[in-house]
Amino acid sequence: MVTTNIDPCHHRAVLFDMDGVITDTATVHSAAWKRLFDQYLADRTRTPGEDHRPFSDADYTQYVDGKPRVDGVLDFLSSRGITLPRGSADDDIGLETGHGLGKLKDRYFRDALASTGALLFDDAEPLIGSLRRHGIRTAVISASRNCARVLEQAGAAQLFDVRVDGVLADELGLPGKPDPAVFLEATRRLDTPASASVVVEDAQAGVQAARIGGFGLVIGVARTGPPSRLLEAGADAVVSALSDVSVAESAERRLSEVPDGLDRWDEIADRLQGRRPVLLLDFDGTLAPIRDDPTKVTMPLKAREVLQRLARNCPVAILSGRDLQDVRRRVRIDGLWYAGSHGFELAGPDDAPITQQAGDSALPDLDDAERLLSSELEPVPGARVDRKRFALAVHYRNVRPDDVDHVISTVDRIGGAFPSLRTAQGRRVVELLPDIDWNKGRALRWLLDRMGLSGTAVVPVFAGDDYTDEDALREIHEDGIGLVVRSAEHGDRLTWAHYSVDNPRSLIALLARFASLAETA
Ligand SMILES: O=P(O)(O)OC[C@H]1O[C@H](O[C@H]2O[C@H](CO)[C@@H](O)[C@H](O)[C@H]2O)[C@H](O)[C@@H](O)[C@@H]1O
Repeated sequence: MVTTNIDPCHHRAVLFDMDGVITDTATVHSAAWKRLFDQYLADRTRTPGEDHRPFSDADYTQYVDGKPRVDGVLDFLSSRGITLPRGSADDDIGLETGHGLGKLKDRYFRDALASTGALLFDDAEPLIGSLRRHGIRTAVISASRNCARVLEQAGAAQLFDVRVDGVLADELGLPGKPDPAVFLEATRRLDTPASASVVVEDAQAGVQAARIGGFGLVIGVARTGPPSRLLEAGADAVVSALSDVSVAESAERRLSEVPDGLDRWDEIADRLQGRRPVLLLDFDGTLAPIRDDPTKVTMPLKAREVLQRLARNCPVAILSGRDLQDVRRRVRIDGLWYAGSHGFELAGPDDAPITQQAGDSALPDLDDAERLLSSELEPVPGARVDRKRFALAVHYRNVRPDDVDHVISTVDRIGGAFPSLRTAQGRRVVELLPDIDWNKGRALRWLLDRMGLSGTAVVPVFAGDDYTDEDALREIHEDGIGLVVRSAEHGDRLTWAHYSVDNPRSLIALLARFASLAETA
């Protein structure tokens, strides 16, 4: 059995295809298509080059499933050597056009629905309920113009924050799947980028659309039949039922629920008793306050003093999203370990770079993506493309609010075209990174091993402020102390941190207590 996890730490919205995923209506559609095409092909005069064999399950999957009705008519008939005009929405029912035959299929579908009713799959409501309890928003997507009617009949209309169906797609002129437009419209309405959203789909065209759209996780649902057709279309995982999809049980809390580290210093000191802290610290938003221009950021004097004190008594590493050289230049303290590009580039205190080879294969794609993004975003005032060795950041802090969606979806689209890259969200920044299982959490553990500091005699202490820091906070959740610098930029989001502080200045005050403790140990 394949199971897969939706992680509230990374996924903020889930988009469900309707027919065959949440409602047991794919078979009703399939039967209506079969009735239409079998009758049409049997009545049509035989002409050389045309194939009049009955409509099969494979035809449904390959030519019709997930597509807008008229596209389904034309694509299937074209596969049989028959070309019909598209026609128009005014065409009479049954006329030999895409619209005319589409209307007939719809009549068959509605007749069948009226007699069978629409049923919600048993496994749909438990998953959707669990997602909503974890604060994950939900959308239902369907090429069907009958979507609202089906949801109503199935008693499922209230389960979704957003609905993008065939009626809305026509109104907005959105192309059907495999174009990602309907999915991207849903993310726009949910106010969540594609990279932080999950698509759950049973149609090949839908899986392809989600892949092209740069979605963070694409889950295929193959309730019957082999998973291979959805894996080949680009699904990350294929399950046979929604009960095989779980929402990661986590020890996370909302930022507002995490106790203040300065208030709970005694508790922190107790956790350290007799053990040596290893400080692993993020840079922007953590040691240095956020500024509009990333090139103007400097580390406050107080932070420098505290880091120097710490470095005299315990190991200290800086783990930053910045380019390795860039962050070293801004920190400039000897004896520290450094990780740049979110952990893809590492350097020890002796200056020797210890690059993670894993990211190397993505370098040509990062170069191409950089060229494309620089030229596409050049006309957007305030958009800044920042190339690091192993990452490409697009900053939108200074972009007009009306242009922000455009910037994010451009990065999602261009990133989605490179299989070796993935997108990651940060504070008013969206980044492309090598799509391998490596992040600040993995880099943190790797550094500890490299420093020879694993085991119970040391306590890893990590501090960060952003989504990418959550990988490190999660990594040390069991054996370390996680500190988060609160910010309102992502609302009252979930975090793996044990303690929080108000801002970088409060963090420095807390780090000074670590330094004092280390000096007296
Ligand atoms: O992991 P970090 O050290 O926190 O690096 C994450 C990103 O930080 C920088 O961007 C952030 O700070 C900028 C300056 O304050 C701010 O303008 C921007 O909006 C923030 O996202 C840095 O420029 C990026 O390269 C890092 O990936």
